[in-house]
Amino acid sequence: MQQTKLTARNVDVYYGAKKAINNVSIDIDNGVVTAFIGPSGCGKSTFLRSLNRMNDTIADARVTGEILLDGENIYAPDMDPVALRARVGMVFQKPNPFPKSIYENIAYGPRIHGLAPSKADMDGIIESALTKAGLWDEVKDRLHDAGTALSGGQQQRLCIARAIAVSPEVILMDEPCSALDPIATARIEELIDELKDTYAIVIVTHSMQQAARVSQRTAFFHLGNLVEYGDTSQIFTTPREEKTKDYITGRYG
Ligand SMILES: Nc1ncnc2c1ncn2[C@@H]1O[C@H](COP(=O)(O)OP(=O)(O)OP(=O)(O)O)[C@@H](O)[C@H]1O
Repeated sequence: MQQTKLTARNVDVYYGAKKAINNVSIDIDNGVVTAFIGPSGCGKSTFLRSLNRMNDTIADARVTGEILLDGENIYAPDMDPVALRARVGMVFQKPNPFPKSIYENIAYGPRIHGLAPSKADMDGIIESALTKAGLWDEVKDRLHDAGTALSGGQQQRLCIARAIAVSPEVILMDEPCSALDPIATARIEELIDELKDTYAIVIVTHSMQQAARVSQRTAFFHLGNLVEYGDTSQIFTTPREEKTKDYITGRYG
């Protein structure tokens, strides 16, 4: 497997005339969890959304520069954003299952992407996605119950299963635990650790403790700039930049 999965080169993101991301270049690797940290409003979510063209859905957002997935420009005119978002899946802050059954929540993606020619194929995809998301044993006897009837932590694992069901290469997570209690959070963190061997994972988090627990690489953002990027242990023990040091020692946040 190639080491670098996603490459951003000189990426700027604007909302109208306001520049929210300034000249960011970064390589995101396979087989690791990459954490984006930084104070509120520094542009973590904006940059994350540029990695699967989710900013396309925001009317006045504009991305310039280059973002490559396995060397292929995701902003090229012939790139289909729906197909791209299957390859680069996303899990949001608040669990957002569709108002449908557990089964249908997961079946939707494989169906629109034509991944399951038969009912048996679909059943196989559903079981495999729920197993990888650590939810199968809890829901296998109630696949036709509403997804929204699950607990918050189970709903978030359902959303992870939904992303997994279309065989992504990258999973982007935007503060996936911020609506969850500590036990559900620990479960998702364990899951992230298991999934990193199969998918490149990028997680935005407000919690430096969480970044230290789950990630191997950390990118620190401040006022739209990528200030420092390196191994998580280095960023938290021997940051090179004064701004990083101030943030991790709690001088601002
Ligand atoms: N849809 C939008 N329209 C206009 N401005 C936006 C929009 N979304 C974000 N911004 C602005 O872009 C900047 C970066 O916001 P973003 O949400 O990416 O930061 P963040 O680091 O993820 O913050 P937080 O940690 O609070 O979620 C902020 O100044 C924010 O107000």
